[in-house]
Amino acid sequence: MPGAPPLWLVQGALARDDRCQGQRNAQDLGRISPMSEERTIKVCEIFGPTIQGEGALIGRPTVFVRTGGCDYRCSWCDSLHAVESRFRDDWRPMEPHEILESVRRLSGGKPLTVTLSGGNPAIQPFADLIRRGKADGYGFALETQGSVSQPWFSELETLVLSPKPPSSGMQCDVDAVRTCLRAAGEGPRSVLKFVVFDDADFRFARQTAALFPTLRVYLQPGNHTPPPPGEEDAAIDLDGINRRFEWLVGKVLSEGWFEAHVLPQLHVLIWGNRRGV
Ligand SMILES: C[S@@+](CC[C@H](N)C(=O)[O-])C[C@H]1O[C@@H](n2cnc3c(N)ncnc32)[C@H](O)[C@@H]1O
Ligand SMILES: Nc1nc2[nH]cc(C(=O)O)c2c(=O)[nH]1
Ligand code: SF4
Ligand SMILES: [Mg+2]
Repeated sequence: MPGAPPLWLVQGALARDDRCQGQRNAQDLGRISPMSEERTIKVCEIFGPTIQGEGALIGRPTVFVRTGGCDYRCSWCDSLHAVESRFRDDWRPMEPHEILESVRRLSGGKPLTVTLSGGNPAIQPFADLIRRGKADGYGFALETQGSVSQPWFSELETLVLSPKPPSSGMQCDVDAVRTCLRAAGEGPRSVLKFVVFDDADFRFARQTAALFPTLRVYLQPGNHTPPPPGEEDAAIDLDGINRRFEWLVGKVLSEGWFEAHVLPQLHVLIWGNRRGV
């Protein structure tokens, strides 16, 4: 278990209603949710230090800033407490300096990579936080589905684009993913990370990755049973995860996709679906 207890942020109510009822394109989002014009960031939770459990930075110590609100509704989302509007009263608008203060406290004042996740953290105004954090020696990695781009992507250390496969019930907009990469430019290291539950997801990952041949690809087996918020200690379906993991490794090898990296969600193997790890 990471040393410091998670810092739960459950005070405050939203200044305005930003309920997202389903998938939207970036343009809609800009019109409906003017969050990018505001200074405060909607924070669901800040926790750590823990290890990054997924993808390119797996195993690396990090502090998470999880924002509230998402333009998607993936059928298997493991972070619904940061997505569904019924939890929005638990999301607290925070100033960049307040967030940095929490991050500093959790990391013992020692700079590390801060992971921005959500929800979709790309709908938040992160430019100021990133600028201030970098001045203090912190780096920033962003986890996003690639539906919304921001100019501040170019200030990241790592941009993790996780286009959603068919099993999610969402429709991936490849042009939006391209726009994210253009916004990032030469700044961060950009990578692709796909959740794979079945053959259709695998095909989607392979075809989408082929459109971005310069990006490293990370594949992770889907975790089927996100428990309802409040029941995070529920047992995970470890057998199911292991079965899909083994199947996915077999698939990658038999299809000769030798550039791919296949990884489990390490934090799920250690701590299950608990929040704040
Ligand atoms: C909770 S999401 C938040 C960031 C962003 N909205 C996104 O989806 O990339 C963080 C990562 O968890 C992955 N994820 C969510 N639910 C999952 C599940 N049930 N099994 C495996 N990975 C999952 C997402 O695909 C994404 O890569
Ligand atoms: N340890 C840990 N690693 C993670 N990698 C991506 C996560 C996320 O929910 O975005 C996550 C998370 O919630 N915990
Ligand atoms: S895009 Fe990410 S946070 Fe949003 S619903 Fe899908 S997995 Fe959850
Ligand atoms: Mg997670």
